[in-house]
Amino acid sequence: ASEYDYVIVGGGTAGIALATRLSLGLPDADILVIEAGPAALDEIRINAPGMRGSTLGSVYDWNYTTTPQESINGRVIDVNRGHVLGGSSALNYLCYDRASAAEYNGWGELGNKGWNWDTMSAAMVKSENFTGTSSDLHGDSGPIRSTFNRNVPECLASWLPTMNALGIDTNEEFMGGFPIGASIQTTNIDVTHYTRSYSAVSYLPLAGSNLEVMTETRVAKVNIVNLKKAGCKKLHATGVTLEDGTVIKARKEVVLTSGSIGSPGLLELSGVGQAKVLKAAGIKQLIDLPGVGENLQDHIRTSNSYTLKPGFESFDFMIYDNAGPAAAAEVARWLAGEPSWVDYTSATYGFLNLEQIAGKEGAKSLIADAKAAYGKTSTKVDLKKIEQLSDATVPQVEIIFEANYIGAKGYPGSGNLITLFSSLAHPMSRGSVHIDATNPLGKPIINPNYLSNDYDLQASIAAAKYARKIANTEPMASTWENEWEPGPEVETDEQWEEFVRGATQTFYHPVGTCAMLPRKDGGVVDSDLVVYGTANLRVVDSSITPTLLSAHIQTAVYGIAEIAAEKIIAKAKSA
Ligand SMILES: Cc1cc2nc3c(=O)[nH]c(=O)nc-3n(C[C@H](O)[C@H](O)[C@H](O)COP(=O)(O)OP(=O)(O)OC[C@H]3O[C@@H](n4cnc5c(N)ncnc54)[C@H](O)[C@@H]3O)c2cc1C
Repeated sequence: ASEYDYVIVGGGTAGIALATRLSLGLPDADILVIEAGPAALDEIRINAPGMRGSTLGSVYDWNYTTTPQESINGRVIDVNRGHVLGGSSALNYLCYDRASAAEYNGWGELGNKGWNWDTMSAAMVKSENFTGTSSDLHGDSGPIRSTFNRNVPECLASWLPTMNALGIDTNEEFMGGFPIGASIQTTNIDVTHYTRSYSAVSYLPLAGSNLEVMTETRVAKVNIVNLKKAGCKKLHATGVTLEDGTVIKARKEVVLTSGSIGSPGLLELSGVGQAKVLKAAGIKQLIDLPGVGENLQDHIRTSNSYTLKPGFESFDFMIYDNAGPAAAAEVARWLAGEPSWVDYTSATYGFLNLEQIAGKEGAKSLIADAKAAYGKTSTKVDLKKIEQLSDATVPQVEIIFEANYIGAKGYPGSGNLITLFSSLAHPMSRGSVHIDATNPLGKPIINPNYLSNDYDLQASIAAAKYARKIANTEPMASTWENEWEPGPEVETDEQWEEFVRGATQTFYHPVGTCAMLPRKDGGVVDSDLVVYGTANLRVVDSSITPTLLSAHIQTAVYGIAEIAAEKIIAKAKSA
């Protein structure tokens, strides 16, 4: 067919979740999902949790990069995004958690009616099916399977006692809106075969026959018309044009679910965005929306890593000798349904506020840095972030204790290493993503402005110093013999700064580029996720997030899709 009721552009995390719910809630509607990447349902590198990371740079990745980032020594950072049915939910690292209640409430406080912890937590619970025992807030009948990892390696056993020794309490109820503390967290593994649970395998099979999925098909633009003569004040999306020129019509709505990098570009290609960007690319502006592609926010991280003492084994052989016999034996075990290193995903986490990592005075000084950077000229988003820096319930630093080496320096070649990732939950830097005027359908220009203010730099340094403090605290201190990264020679403030500028990387969580905010505050969509100035074009994915959450973001993306589905179904039923 070339005509559907709903055309959904992007079969990723949100796109597949939304399409499945629409198919179930509107059984008489025809729904089409168009996905640029292939379906790869049998791909072991996607399905095997322990092979996460092995698909980065592959055909399943859009393989974008940032512009040279001035404040991190001009380095260019990879921007990995899923180019496969399931999108980034097929590529991600399977961390499955939620942010603090205050952060979701903050979305509502920014002018987004109906968006808060109550509505988002209900939506996230709706998408979850938890297996295990827990007093925490979990869903038990949603599509996305979650569980506690059955393989928490012995080399991570020191985590909770070490954090407790530092005065950080164990938190067993980190999903309920108060994640501060040290915890063993959940992962999106389906325990039936210990495989990745993601949108394409967990939502899509539930859909009815009224949902059609087109893969390996890229949308070039949304077709938008002016029906003023017919009495409509707002512009209408009539459908989409594919890269090969084929036109597909939408009777009711077009929904962009192409992610934080894809969706703003599609709006621009369709004539919706900043005058300057569109003019440079020779695209006629239909709606002036200066917020399109702006407000890009991302988590940043550095790594402290340590060589374990003899007797401890880490996951390194599965990454750095993945063609070797030991790794092959683990894969065989996993394929036979037995517990294996292939089950391992991140398990041990700390979510901390500024006082916990930097002390009272340190926290004050960091907040002063943030205010100095943005205090006078700041937007409402900046002000909300600054306000939450002082909220003790809102995590500002995440530490993940990993059973393997990951970092900037490179694996030393042999040995069993562990890593303490430290990540800033709310960097003050914001950047942009726009189409390239010289090649609008090519790779976008992505500039996150990493570390472009003193708060991001100083908070990253404080977090990395705190990670060293953790490593030097018992019982963890007795498990390792050598600090590999940053290395014991890094001691002075100048050396820490040099380390952080040289090591800062993304944590793969770009959001905010089609922000849900009032139009006057740079918003692109309203609280129904409808693009301003249009009657029937929505954006439903990570790009609508107004302020980056402290959690890994897939749970929120599923929640956004669930809320959007309810809104679209309600509108259709009331028509
Ligand atoms: C390497 C990596 C690790 C991560 N780790 C975690 C983690 O452990 N936990 C966590 O919670 N989050 C993690 N994330 C983040 C999380 O997975 C993503 O933020 C989330 O999945 C994004 O969902 P989305 O629906 O916005 O976009 P996506 O899932 O990326 O979906 C967008 C889809 O649109 C398609 N598309 C784009 N443009 C077009 C077009 N023009 N035509 C047709 N189709 C198009 C894309 O191919 C893609 O399938 C990670 C992300 C990455 C990349």
